[in-house]
Amino acid sequence: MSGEEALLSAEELEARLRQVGAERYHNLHRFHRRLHSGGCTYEEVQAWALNRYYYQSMIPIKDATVLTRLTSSEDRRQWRKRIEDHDGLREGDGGIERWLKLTDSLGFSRDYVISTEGILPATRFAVDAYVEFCRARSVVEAVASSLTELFSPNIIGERVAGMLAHYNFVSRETLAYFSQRPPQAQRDAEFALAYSIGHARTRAEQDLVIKALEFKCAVLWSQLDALWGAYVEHEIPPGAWRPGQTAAQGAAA
Ligand SMILES: O=C(O)c1cc(C(=O)O)c2c(n1)C(=O)C(=O)c1cc(C(=O)O)[nH]c1-2
Repeated sequence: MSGEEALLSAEELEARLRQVGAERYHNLHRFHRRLHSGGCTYEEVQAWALNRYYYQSMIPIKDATVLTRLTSSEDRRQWRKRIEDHDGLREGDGGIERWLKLTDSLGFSRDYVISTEGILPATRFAVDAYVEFCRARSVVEAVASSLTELFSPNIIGERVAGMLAHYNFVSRETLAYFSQRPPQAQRDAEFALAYSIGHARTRAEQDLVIKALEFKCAVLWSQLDALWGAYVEHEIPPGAWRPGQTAAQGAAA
């Protein structure tokens, strides 16, 4: 290999990005295979929902950060829909509220979930790294790091079908978060893909876009590694939620 590599065509860049997803997206992680095939215990599903609340809660903060960095009204108009999806347009609405309905149904008190005091250290580090990446890197890298959403409609379909078939403690109602996501994710991913392809104008920028997606796959993967170690292999880090912990339980528990 010598010299500078050639600029990729739009089609080639898109193919490279899809290849990253095919090789690294978190649908391939053993924790997800276990979750979707009915292999998780009730406590493992509780731990997954508790930890993922932190990801959900930080997504609008990440998106607000990106919003401040987009320079055109049209781009901001598109991007702000992401914040509205998660926060809702009024109280009692939105993705975060729907996620809390899931953690309610799994016996957690809302105060405990929202405090995030029981999440795994690696969940916090991974999610915070994602927010920081979107603050500190170039805007096109920040936008490209959301491109895992190209692959999320498939995993969500698999997850909802698998969980409904295998666990009697979840229902369409408690998994309602996921019923809204696929069309939102598709809309967001189409915008992010067009933006990333359009704004990566040199081969070096195209490589940074690909790296941004690899980074984001690692953000998602490392959260599942941490869940596996703590709750499947029972190496729970000090301070993290322990199954049956009374202080974490809500009225329904
Ligand atoms: O259920 C999933 O597997 C999954 C994956 C992803 C993703 O690929 O990043 C997101 C979501 N869900 C999701 O619900 C969500 O709101 C979301 C926002 C983002 C993002 O990077 O801005 N990814 C995802």
